[in-house]
Amino acid sequence: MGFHVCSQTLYSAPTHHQFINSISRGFHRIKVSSPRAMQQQEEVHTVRVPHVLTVAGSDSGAGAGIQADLKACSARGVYCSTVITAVTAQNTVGVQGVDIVTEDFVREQLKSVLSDMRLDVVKTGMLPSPGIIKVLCQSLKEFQVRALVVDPVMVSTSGDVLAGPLILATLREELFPLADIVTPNVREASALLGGIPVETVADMRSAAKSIHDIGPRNVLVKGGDLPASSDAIDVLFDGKDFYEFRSARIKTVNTHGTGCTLASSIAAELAKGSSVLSAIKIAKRYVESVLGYSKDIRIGEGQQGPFDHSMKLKNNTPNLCARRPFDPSDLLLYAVTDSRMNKKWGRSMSDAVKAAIEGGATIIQLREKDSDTGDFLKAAKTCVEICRPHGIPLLINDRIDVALACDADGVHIGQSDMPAQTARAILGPEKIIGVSCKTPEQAEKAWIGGADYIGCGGVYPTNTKENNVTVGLEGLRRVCLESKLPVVAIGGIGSSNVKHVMELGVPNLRGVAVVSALFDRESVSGETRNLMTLIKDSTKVLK
Ligand SMILES: Nc1ncnc2c1ncn2[C@@H]1O[C@H](COP(=O)(O)OP(=O)(O)OP(=O)(O)O)[C@@H](O)[C@H]1O
Ligand SMILES: Cc1ncc(CO)c(N)n1
Ligand SMILES: [Mg+2]
Repeated sequence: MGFHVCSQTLYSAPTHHQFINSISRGFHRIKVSSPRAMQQQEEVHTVRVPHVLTVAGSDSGAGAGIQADLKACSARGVYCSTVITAVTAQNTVGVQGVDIVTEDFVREQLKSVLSDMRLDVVKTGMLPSPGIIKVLCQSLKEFQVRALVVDPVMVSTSGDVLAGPLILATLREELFPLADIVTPNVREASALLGGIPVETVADMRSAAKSIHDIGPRNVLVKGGDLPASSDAIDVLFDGKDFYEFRSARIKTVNTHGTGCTLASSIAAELAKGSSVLSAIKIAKRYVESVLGYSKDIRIGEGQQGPFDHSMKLKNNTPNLCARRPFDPSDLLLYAVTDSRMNKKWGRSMSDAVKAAIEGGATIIQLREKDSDTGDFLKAAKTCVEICRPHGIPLLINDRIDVALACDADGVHIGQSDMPAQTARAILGPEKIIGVSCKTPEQAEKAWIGGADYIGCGGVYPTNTKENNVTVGLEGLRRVCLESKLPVVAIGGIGSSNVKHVMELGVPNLRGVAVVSALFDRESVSGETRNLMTLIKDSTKVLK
């Protein structure tokens, strides 16, 4: 058996002695050497994930086609495999060239995927020739799938032909009867029906009905390109009833790929097990959200830009005060502002933060126990704006939702909050996560869960936390000695005892976190400055 390198997310959490040689957080080399470990190995279970296969064309600008399908499925939590039918040279200006993949090679790709992978739903996009459609239909008959979503791509929004009228007959006669849903836009609906005008919601209804007669189980006529319509309206006919899906029309030029994204998002929801109706509802809501998020981004010089499927790009816009990665030395003087203390001294949260920064705090945590979420979020946003230009990380106590909403640098969580691993899954790999731990076992668990640092305490008794067990210097030392993460000491620390803590001189102890000794005082900046001097003196003693 030997060595296995694995991602911890696929395996049940191994015990700490199995972690030899930690390469970096998140990846561990596990040696299968003991019966216990062998048993653990057998307990490993595989998880089957929902899977969509897209059969479509590549868009070099990556706004539509295969690239949109991959991004949408990934954003919607579904695996996506790909069979490429054509390669387009395309950007935000238009389509400069199309190279059609041979029928044989489309067949080969289909066979590779379908003979190996168990997939749930097939979604089709650009099918540039009747031969390719025939090859696809043969494969679909040979390998059963749960659902088929057909987006009858013909003309790009720039007006360029992606699949000409030659395909119409084969599409209608061979592919449509196999489809669970087809999703033409208004122009495609018109082309499928011999050019009848489709310009109003009433036209969309009758087009949906006529296309349904061709054989698919459901027809969704999309109204993104409907003229003179303030809302974005799509019409579904399921053979019996009509449904209207309506959302606000987002004012943006970034709509390149909405059709592909809608169809692959419908496929993704069907793969997860949704009904057609709820799949459309969720997919449309997703398209609306990503368009809203992306409405002001600019990629390319053309008339119709792509959007951001993962709603992350704007977070990385370069600015003068970009976030920097966490450094354990940030823990040196960790200021925790407490809402009750601020109230007692008549300070706003942002004034407390400003004063702590002025005094030299190296990291700040907001602890809010009383205000409404909306008020807390507003104050936290202001604090993020104050901290970032100084390069001081800002963490939120307990409230992962608030940390995300204000784009704080991270969170600090306790033993009764959600596990670090869950917080990490929500927050992603970049955000800082600290966990309060009283024992080496808790510290180990925090490390396995993907935390960045440990807060250990209470070192001394404190009024800030009721019923908090004091671990003392001895408890702190034990945690520091065994922790694989940097540790910040917390609980009753101030100018009278900070030296005793820092001069413990144990590995991993990187600083002190302070509440009352900074904020339950007249001058926050003065107290912070004094404490920093004492910390620096005691670290000098150690050197
Ligand atoms: N500006 C917008 N705001 C909100 N929703 C929109 C907007 N434009 C399109 N949609 C929605 O996006 C989905 C795709 O619609 P559309 O009619 O644009 O498809 P398409 O023309 O095939 O797309 P593509 O531009 O990729 O070719 C539909 O659900 C539509 O209602
Ligand atoms: C490859 C490809 N497929 C679909 C569309 C429709 O948006 C496009 N523009 N390009
Ligand atoms: Mg469109």
